[in-house]
Amino acid sequence: MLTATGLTVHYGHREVLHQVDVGVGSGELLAVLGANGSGKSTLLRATAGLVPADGEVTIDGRHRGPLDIALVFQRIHLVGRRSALDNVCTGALGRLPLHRSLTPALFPREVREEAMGCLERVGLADRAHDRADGLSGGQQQRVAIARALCQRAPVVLADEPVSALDPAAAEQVLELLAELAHTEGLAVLAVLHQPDLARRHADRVVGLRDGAVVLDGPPDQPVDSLYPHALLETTS
Ligand SMILES: Nc1ncnc2c1ncn2[C@@H]1O[C@H](COP(=O)(O)OP(=O)(O)OP(=O)(O)O)[C@@H](O)[C@H]1O
Repeated sequence: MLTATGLTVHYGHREVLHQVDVGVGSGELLAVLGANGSGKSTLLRATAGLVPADGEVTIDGRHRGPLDIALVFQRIHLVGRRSALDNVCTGALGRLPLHRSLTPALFPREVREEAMGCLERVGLADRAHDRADGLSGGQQQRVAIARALCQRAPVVLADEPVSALDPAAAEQVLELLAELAHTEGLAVLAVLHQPDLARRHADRVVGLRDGAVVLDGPPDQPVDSLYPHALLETTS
């Protein structure tokens, strides 16, 4: 279980996240929704320790450790000229001894086997030896998710993981994240711009407005109030 309590972030003198409390259970996919600038990415980055924040983040009651959180981004950071399998192996770098991590071309056999298992879980074992840049955007995002699995982190944070994908690939990636949460017992938090996807795949939805949580509940609750343009459309 991931628990963030009282998260507060300042950029300069501006407070952009105000005392946010968010919990994600093991086996749960939580979608974070909100308009542009509402603080979604800041919440994700503060939870991951990528920006300084007041408050506390614990995982199963312990302070967050450096390998506890795996990250998946909208811009998929794979090494294009390396194989899908090599990219997944890099998820294990954090737990390899230093001399092994300096020569990532020579990943130990057990890591390669584990990485292959991760590719199987995302349905891409047959593309393991293809160059990453020869895969479609949706397939590359699934490789990035396999890499997160290979990190063995109990928590996955995904920042707009499907914003660069076509609707079918987006659906597939969200389905995969939900399935991994449910079958692997991962706590998955995904920042999304598509309330429909959240409704179909998330177990729970948190809504942010102006850096504060204004909604937390089941995925089928109305979320129009999070989006100023939706208000304009309904009142015009
Ligand atoms: N590095 C930064 N320096 C200063 N201000 C920032 C920085 N990053 C974000 N902000 C500000 O913090 C607020 C929240 O931004 P954030 O990116 O978290 O929102 P978001 O909900 O993820 O937006 P979007 O949907 O557009 O990605 C915004 O007002 C933004 O301008």
